[in-house]
Amino acid sequence: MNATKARARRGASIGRADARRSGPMVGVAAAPGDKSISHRALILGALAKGETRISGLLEADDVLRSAAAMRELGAEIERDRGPDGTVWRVEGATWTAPERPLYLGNSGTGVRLIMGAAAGAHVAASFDGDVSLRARPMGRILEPLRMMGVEAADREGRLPVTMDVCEDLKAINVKLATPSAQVKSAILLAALGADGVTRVHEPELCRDHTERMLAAFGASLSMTPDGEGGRFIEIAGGQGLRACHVAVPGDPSSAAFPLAAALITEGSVVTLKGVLINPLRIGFYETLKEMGADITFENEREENGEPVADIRARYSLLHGVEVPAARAPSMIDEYPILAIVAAHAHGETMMRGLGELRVKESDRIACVEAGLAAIGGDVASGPDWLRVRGKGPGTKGGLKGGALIKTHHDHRIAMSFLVAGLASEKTVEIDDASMIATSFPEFFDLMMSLGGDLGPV
Ligand SMILES: O=C(O)C1=C[C@@H](OP(=O)(O)O)[C@@H](O)[C@H](O)C1
Ligand SMILES: C=C(OP(=O)(O)O)C(=O)O
Repeated sequence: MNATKARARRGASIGRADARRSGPMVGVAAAPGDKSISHRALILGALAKGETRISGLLEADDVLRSAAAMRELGAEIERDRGPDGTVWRVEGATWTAPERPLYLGNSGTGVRLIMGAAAGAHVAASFDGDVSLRARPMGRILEPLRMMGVEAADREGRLPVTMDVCEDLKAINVKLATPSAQVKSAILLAALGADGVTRVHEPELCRDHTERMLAAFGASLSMTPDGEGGRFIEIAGGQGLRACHVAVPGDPSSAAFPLAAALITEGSVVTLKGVLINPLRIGFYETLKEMGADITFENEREENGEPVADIRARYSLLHGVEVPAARAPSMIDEYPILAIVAAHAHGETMMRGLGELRVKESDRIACVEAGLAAIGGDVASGPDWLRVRGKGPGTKGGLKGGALIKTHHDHRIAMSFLVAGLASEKTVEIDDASMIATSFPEFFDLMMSLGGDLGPV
C-alpha cells in the first residue's frame, strides 16, 4: 500500500487533510447521487401512498439526516442491497408529530424542505441543526408559512424553530424575494395541504426538481412563463401523492471537483459518468466552456425525467471571463471551485450576483477570499461579487499553496481547497475535512483513484 492509500485508510471521520501537487488525473468514475434529488425522493416518498423505491440515493450525512427525520415523522424506510445495487424503500405514512426535535445537521435543504412539508402534513415539529445551520436564515421559510397560517417560534429568524399544527392552512400568492429552490420547494410542499390554489412567482428560475418530482408522484401543478424569464407555478391543495420509482442521477455539483482538478493539472483527462445536466444546474459547465475548457457532454440521455450525460474534462489553458449575475442560480454551489479554477486561468474572472453565498454553510465569499489569498491567489470581493486574477497554470503561474485553510464547517470550501492543493507549488492543508461527508463521502477515494495525492494528515 502506498503512502497516499495508507493515509486514506485512516478513515473518513477525519480532521485535518491535505493535498499535494499531483497528476496527471486520469480515469473514469461514477458521479455520486444528486443531493437535491435524494432529499426530495425521501420526503415525497414519505408523504406518498405506497412504497417508493429509490436507486442511486446519495448516502451522505445530509441526506441520511433527512431519512432519519422521515422515520421520526412516521415513514418506514429500509435500505436493501439487491443484485442490481442498493435500493432504498420508503413506505409513506400519515405523518405524526415527532417525539423529539428533528435534527438536520448541516443541511439547509433538509431542514427547509421538511419545514414546508410538515406544515402541509399538518404536524407540529421542532427543528434544529449544527452550528453552521443554526446561523443560517430561516425567516425566508417561516414568512410564507406564517402567511399560510402557521404559528412558529424561532430564534431571531434562525434555528431552533418550533412549529405548531395549522389545520386550516391557507393557499397563498407569493413572489420569491430571493431565487431559492429551497424556499420555492418549502412553499410547494406546504401548499399540498392548503385550502385552495397556491401560486408562486419565481422571477429567476432555479432548480426545478421539486416540480418535476411532484409530477412524477402524481401531483398536478402548472408552470407558466411570466414573459420576463421567470415563471408562475400553481398547485392546488388537497392532492395526495402516489409512490413511484426514483433513479437518482449523478450530482453535477459534486462532479465539479474531479472535473475541475482535471482542468488544472497537466496531462489530465477525467470522465464522470451519469451526471445530471438539467439546464438549471449546469451554469458551472457553461462558464468553463466560455473559459476555453475542453469539456464535453457525451452520451446524453434522459433518465427518469431528468437529462444526464457523461462529462469529460481535459487539462486546458483557460482564460478569465465575466460570469453574469443571471447565471448564479444555476451554479450557486459551484463558485468556490470556480474561483480555484479561475486562479489557474490567464486574466480576470469576475463573478457577480453572489449575495446568497454569504448565507450558505459558511460565508463563502469571505472563505474563498481568505483561503485564496493565503495560498497566493490574487482575489478581491464586494458584498455580492468575487474577482480572481489568474496568472495562468503551471510552475510559473498557478498557486503557491503552503497554508492551512479554515473551512468553517463548509464541505464545498474543504473540497475546493483540496483541489487547489493538487495544482499548487506547496501542499495545501485544510483544518477540517469531516464536513465533506455531508455531500460527497467518497471524495477522497474517488480523487485518489484518479491519481490525486490527497487525504487525512
Ligand atoms: O433546493 C436545493 O436542493 C438546493 C438549493 C440551493 O439553495 P438555495 O435554494 O437556498 O439557493 C443550493 O445551494 C443547495 O445546495 C441545494
Ligand atoms: C448550500 C448547500 O447545501 P444546503 O443548503 O442543503 O446546506 C450546498 O450543498 O452547497
